[in-house]
Amino acid sequence: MGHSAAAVWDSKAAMEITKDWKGIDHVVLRGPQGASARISFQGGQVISWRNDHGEELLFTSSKAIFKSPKSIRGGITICFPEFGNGGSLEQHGFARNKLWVVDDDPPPLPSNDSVGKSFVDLLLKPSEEDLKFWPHSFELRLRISLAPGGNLTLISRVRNINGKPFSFSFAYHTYLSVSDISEVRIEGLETLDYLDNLYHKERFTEQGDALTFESEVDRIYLNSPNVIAVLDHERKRTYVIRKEGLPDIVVWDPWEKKSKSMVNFGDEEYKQMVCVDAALVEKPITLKPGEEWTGLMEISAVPSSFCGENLWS
Ligand SMILES: O=P(O)(O)OC[C@H]1O[C@@H](O)[C@H](O)[C@@H](O)[C@@H]1O
Repeated sequence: MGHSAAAVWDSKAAMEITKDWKGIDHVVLRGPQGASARISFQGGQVISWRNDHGEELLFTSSKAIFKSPKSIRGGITICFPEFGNGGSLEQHGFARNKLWVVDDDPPPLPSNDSVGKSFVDLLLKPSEEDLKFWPHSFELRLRISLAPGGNLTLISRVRNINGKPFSFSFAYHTYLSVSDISEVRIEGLETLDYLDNLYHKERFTEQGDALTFESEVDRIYLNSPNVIAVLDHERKRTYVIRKEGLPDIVVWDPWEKKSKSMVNFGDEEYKQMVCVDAALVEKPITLKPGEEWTGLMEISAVPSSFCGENLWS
């Protein structure tokens, strides 16, 4: 008697730890129909996410510099404990520049989120060096899971171990691969207030039906709905981003001039990507000793024709 591929597929076995060409460990997650995700221990960064057809869904720059301890330009980077460059630490915090480890025995998550998925748990704890710059006892846990249908979910948990209260910001800095930025529209941000990084964080209100791109965009949309959609007309693909515990959405495309100023980014690559980050930026969270915060982002990439009127219901 034969079994279908799905019936014999074992989600526990669909996780493999391997080394990249720099000798850094990374994890490969595989779905039953061919989808995959790669996560580097360097930064806990998702460096690839492919659908069942083997198409890459995340953008990585052809000029990305693979030199530890810096994150590479692309994929999904973890921004913690700061976002942006307004704080005392390096831009977007130190988590993305650190070496993470596998978390062998993570405390259970409240929901059964990962049942039937292939997943990995990573952990970041502060080093002596980190404590000099950010003197707070924290544990940052990250579960990354790939569902049988190819959806990618990232769940982060920050715990204050026993120190004084501390505050932090957080973002999943997500480089989506698109056919051409002029073909992209983002739905779900209309009528929201945003802080414009191009105007010293001045506050504006989104006026359009949807966000489209004709020049550089660098905005923090405040208190956004928990589901937004990024439509790529040419490729007929829609990314649906669902989030919990992360009130804001950061949208970034560097456009022509800024692209030319970045060494690890091609001059024309601003056309092939858009960053849409589920984030906690405007109102940092404060954790007292023993308290924990959870932030979730789930992305699916679906053929546009599948996204009907029911997306928001
Ligand atoms: O070059 P980095 O540090 O990865 O940051 C890229 C961009 O990240 C975005 O999310 C920020 O809003 C931009 O201001 C920033 O330029």
